[in-house]
Order: sequence, then C-alpha cells, then structure tokens
Amino acid sequence: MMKSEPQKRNALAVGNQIQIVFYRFFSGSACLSGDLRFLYLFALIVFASKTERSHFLLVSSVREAEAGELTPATTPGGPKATTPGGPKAKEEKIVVTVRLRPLNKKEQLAKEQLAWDCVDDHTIAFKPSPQERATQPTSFVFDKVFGPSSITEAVYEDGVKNVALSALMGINATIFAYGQTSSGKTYTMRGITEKAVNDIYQHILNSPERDFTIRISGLEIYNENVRDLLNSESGRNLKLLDDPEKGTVVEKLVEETASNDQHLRHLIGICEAQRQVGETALNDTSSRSHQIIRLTIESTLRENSDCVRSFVASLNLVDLAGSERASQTHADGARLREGCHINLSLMTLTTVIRKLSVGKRSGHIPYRDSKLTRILQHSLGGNARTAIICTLSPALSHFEQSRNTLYFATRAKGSN
Ligand SMILES: Nc1ncnc2c1ncn2[C@@H]1O[C@H](COP(=O)(O)OP(=O)(O)OP(=O)(O)O)[C@@H](O)[C@H]1O
Repeated sequence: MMKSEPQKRNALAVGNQIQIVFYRFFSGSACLSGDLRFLYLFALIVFASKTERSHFLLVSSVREAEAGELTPATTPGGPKATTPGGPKAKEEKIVVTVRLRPLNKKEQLAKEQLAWDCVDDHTIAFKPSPQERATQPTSFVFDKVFGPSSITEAVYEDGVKNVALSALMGINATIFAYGQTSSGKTYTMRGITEKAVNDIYQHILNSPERDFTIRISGLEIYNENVRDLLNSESGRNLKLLDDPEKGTVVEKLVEETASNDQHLRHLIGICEAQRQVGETALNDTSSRSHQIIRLTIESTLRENSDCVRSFVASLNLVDLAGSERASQTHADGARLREGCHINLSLMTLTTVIRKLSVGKRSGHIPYRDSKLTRILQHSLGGNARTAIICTLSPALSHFEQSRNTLYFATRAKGSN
C-alpha cells in the first residue's frame, strides 16, 4: 500500500527517534553501572515518546490543514483569514440545482397527478409513458435536488450560499432562477436574496477589521430593452456601453449606496415594486422580463498587513423570464416579438453557460448575442462563480415544460 506524504514523514520521524535513543544510550551510559544503565534507557524512551507524540500532533495538524479540514486561523500580525461559507467555498464554478415546488391550489383542485419524484438529494425522476420509456432518460442528476417539502433556507444553505458569499472575497457571482411561468422563480429568488443579505451583513459584523461599502442597482430587460428599476424616469431603453476597464456598462443606470441592511432591503423592495409597475404599464406578466439585482461589495482592510487589502466584486441575483416562451411557436404580432426576444436571450444564456461549463476547449463564447449575457459577462466568465436554480411544477400537465427545464439544467452542467 502506498504511504501518504504525512505517513512517510511520521515513519521517518519514528526511525530517527529510535536511532537517537540508541546513540544516546551507548554514548552516555558507558560510565554507568547495571541498574542505572536500565534507568537511563527507560528515561530516554519516555523522553523520545513524548517528543514523538508532539511531532505526530504537528504532522496531523499539517495534514488536516492541507486537506482543508482546518481553517487557517490567523496570519501573524494580520486579521482572521476566514472563508465565508466555510471550507466548502472552493467548489465548482457552475452549481446546478433543481427545486420542485408543491402542487398549488389550482392544481390540487384539478386533481393533478405528480409527474416527478425526487429519488435522493441529487436525482429527480419522472414516470414516462411506455412509448417514451425506451427513448427518453427517466432520471436526471444534479448538484442538488430539492423536493416539494424543502424550504427556501435549505435551497440557500445547501445550494447557493457558497456562490453568493464568494462575492465577499472579491469573486464575482451570479445566481439565476430558471423555469417556466409559475414554477417558483420569484418565490425562490426573493427568499435567496433575503438570506444572502442577512449573511452579508453578518459577515460585516464579524469582520471589524475591514470597511465595507455595498452598492445596489436593479434593471429589467424586456424585449431586449433595458429599464432602470431604481429610477423610473430614465426611460425604457437604456444603452449598453463598452468601458475599457469595467466591460459592458448600462448608461445612466442608478447605483445607490446602502447605508445598512434595512436600507438595502428597502432598495431591493423598490426594484421589486418597479417591476410590478412595469407589468401593469405594459399589461404584461413578470415571466416575460429578466430582472437583475446587482449588489457590488467593496471592502478594505483598516490597517496595514500582509493580507490582501481590498476586495471588490458583484453578486447578481437574476430572476429570468419564463422559459416557456422559448418554445412558443404559435404566437404572432407582439407576442411573437416578445417570444423571439426571450427565446434569443435564453438560448444565448444556455449556449454561454454550456460553453463555460465545458471549460477552455469550448472556443468563442457569444456573450454579445444578447443584452442579458452582455450585462452579465464579467460575472459569468473568468474566475466568476455561478449557481442556477431550476424551478419546476410537479404537475403532469406541465410535464413537457418541466422536462425542457431539466434539459437546460443538464446542458448547463456540461453533461450534454
Ligand atoms: N416552493 C414553493 N412553495 C410554496 N409555494 C410556492 C413555491 N414556489 C412557488 N410558490 C407559489 O407559486 C406561485 C408562483 O410562484 P412564482 O411567482 O414565484 O413563479 P414564477 O416562476 O416567478 O412565475 P412567473 O414567471 O410567472 O413570474 C406563487 O403563488 C408562489 O407563492
């Protein structure tokens, strides 16, 4: 059996100790008589075993730290080097999870059948008709699957928390909710946003050595037109500009600085309310627009130290347009235009995410093919982290749409 590096180090140390004991015994006991020589040997063995034990403890802690089981606690003279979200923060760049909501009242009254079953924490399966069974996959595996009884807190903790909190360490992050209309995107994203805000301010409280600034902007993309959710006066079609340093920026988009968590929640509330106003004004439903709430978190160390002094990164919380429009083929007029725009941005998003999940060999990534991907470019590619929550209705009548959502999730995971 091959020995690990720390095991080899332990074996070497034990060998060294035996050599030292015998060397000391033979060189130091020549002048001693019988009983005293035995006592001397005994004392040497006790001393060696004590030093060996401390050596072993040292090796064990090095090994645990190497395996990431211990958080590096302090840097000499510097602040705590903790990783928000715990040691698991070093994870995959694209995390794909699925959330199956419970049947709603309407579906219950219609005595809808359940089409899906969460087999375990990672697998969701459907009950196909006999003719489909031979040709279609019957189960899908993801990073995490949440059943109808799962609460949003679990979706946050086990699915997206690490991605959200990486923005505190200077890594851009994006969390999407993808799914057909009424599958639970807004319900899920509201809960996730609330929990992320709580954790961000908890981290601020726990980091007195750093100064934090949190800025927020909110926008909506409807028919490839960008609207500011924090400034209703700015019109419905803000331009996108290419900034040599920042990448794509939205011209005149208002960015507010939150003075505390209550203020941040208030500003998020304004964005959500504006989206509702937009719906009424357009005689529309929210499922036809994409909403992006962007929190930009900047932090600076108060005193000089060996540690990284400043972090700046964005956390994008994205409630996508309903994916059912992408497959709408019988629409005409305004509906057709709207469907085409949603189709375009969701298709581009799918391509971009699939290429990112495949990695370096994927070639050109078409960020510029839609406004959604252009705006999010710097929070998707490079070092950024992404979490996708695919929301599903469990009802048999939504079976086709739910399956399309799972096909999207599978492509996003790079397994297809
Ligand atoms: N996991 C859940 N548990 C309980 N109720 C839920 C859950 N998910 C969604 N709902 C409820 O289902 C309804 C539709 O949810 P929601 O508005 O979030 O859907 P949506 O996907 O955002 O729809 P749209 O695309 O039309 O905006 C809401 O009444 C919501 O409260």
